Amino acid sequence: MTTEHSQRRFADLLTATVIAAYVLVALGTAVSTTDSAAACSAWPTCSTDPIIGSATGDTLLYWGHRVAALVAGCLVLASGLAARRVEVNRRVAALIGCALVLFPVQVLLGATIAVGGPSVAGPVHLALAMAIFACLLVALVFTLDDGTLEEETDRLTPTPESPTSGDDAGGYPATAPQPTGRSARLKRTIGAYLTLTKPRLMWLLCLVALAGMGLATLSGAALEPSTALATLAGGVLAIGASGTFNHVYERDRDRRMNRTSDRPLVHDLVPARNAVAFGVGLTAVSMAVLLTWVNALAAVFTLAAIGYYAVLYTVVLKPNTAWNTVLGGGAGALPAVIGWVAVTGRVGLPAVALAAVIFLWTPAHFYSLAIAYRDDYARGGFPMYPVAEGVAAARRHIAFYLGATLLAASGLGWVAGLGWVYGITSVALGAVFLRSVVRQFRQPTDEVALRSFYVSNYYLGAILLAIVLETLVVAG
Ligand code: HEM
Ligand SMILES: CC(C)=CCC/C(C)=C/CC/C(C)=C/COP(=O)(O)OP(=O)(O)O
Repeated sequence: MTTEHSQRRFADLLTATVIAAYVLVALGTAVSTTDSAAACSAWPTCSTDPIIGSATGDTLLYWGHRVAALVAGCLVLASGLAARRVEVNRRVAALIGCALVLFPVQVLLGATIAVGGPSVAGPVHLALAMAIFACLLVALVFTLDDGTLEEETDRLTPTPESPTSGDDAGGYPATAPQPTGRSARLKRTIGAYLTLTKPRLMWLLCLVALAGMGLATLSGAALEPSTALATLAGGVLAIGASGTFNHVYERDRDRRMNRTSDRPLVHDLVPARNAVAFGVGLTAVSMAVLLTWVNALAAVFTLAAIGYYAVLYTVVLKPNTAWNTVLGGGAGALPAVIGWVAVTGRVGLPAVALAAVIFLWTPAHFYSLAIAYRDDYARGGFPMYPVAEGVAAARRHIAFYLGATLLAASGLGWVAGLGWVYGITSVALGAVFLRSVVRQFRQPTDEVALRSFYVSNYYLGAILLAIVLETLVVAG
């Protein structure tokens, strides 16, 4: 067997081990947030037989956790043995070694919890599970990195000065052909205003707010349909306003980028002054809706979100630092808090946990797109991470932020007390997301990076839908 072939098989084994470790974390959280712990108070067998006994969802869940622990344990052991056979580097060996040492400790802790040990054992058990997952994920990233045949020195220099005209920027005409006839012109103008509101972002951001509202109902608060509608309407208007301000501020840089050179302000389809007035109008109506039908705190957070995206991200962070995406992630996370505040009138821990998931997900979402469009971003003069630090570094960060997102998603399930639907969805889609990121290391092409970008959206969309289903449809 060639070294390359055995390295690949080792990476496959490690990928399976990472997925198994994540399944274990997610099932463990589900076990501790449902009544399933009460269904089993012995170790290593259960007081209830999962097949013959009265097998409820809870006993199956409990048994699922134990079986997953057995499978993950075997895989960690197999990875440890394989690491000795294949010549892995010292960092990988050390990380797998850590997981191997922690695993038996984790099993003992689990047994202590099962037979009714001290209450502190639960959180320690969860923290250790996350540490094992983190060790294995980082080991996988280093392994995949070693196998990726690519230069580390692929940084680009953002060049805002050149080229400046539409044609030079990549073949787009400087002005689009004028439609003839009044209704065609009206249609084009309406379309242009709609584009300013960035409608493609809205479905996911609305789902974030809806999930925030759903989590609030789990805490016992009642959600009136009129509150939900007004919050979503105010949110959509606010997103439209902040997107419009972003279009106005970035119109010169947008002209230089292929992806954005067809935007309305680049082609003077809407004068900048009118766009600013449109943005101010949308902000005012959004505030009016939220103040009238929701509450003042929701309006304050929404105004803060507009300022975050339109000023802090667009003006301060995006053109100046490679940390723009990480720090900018807070703008997209705020709708989680807004949704919760709309229902309860105050901030709550589950909303902050959901916001943390969005915050950590954002780099894993955007860096893939930024890898595919790195030349474009460099032309626009934006120091996005793959431009400033190179594709290889960006890919590593995608994997780390993905790992952090998966852990935060489990933490959210734990903090909010979510159950089956959420647990299964986050594990299944988490595995799909992880696989798409692993593929980026194996096939470092722009197409694969773009696919990973779309998978990131499906992942988040699916777990948010699961929260909505579990909190508003099933529980409601
Ligand atoms: C710093 C934070 C973020 C950056 C830099 C970013 C960047 C981008 C970019 C450049 C696009 C392509 C837009 C286009 O071509 O029209 C995009 C698409 C998208 N983003 Fe993000 N994003 C961020 C955060 C978020 C958040 C928080 C959400 C929702 C929770 C989100 C959801 C979406 C969706 C749904 C799309 C549309 C994908 C499609 O075309 O189907 N993004 N993002
Ligand atoms: C409630 C409320 C107002 C929430 C605000 C949430 C919001 C609009 C988040 C923005 C997400 C984002 C930065 C998208 C595009 O990035 P980009 O501007 O860098 O993309 P571009 O290159 O396409 O301009």
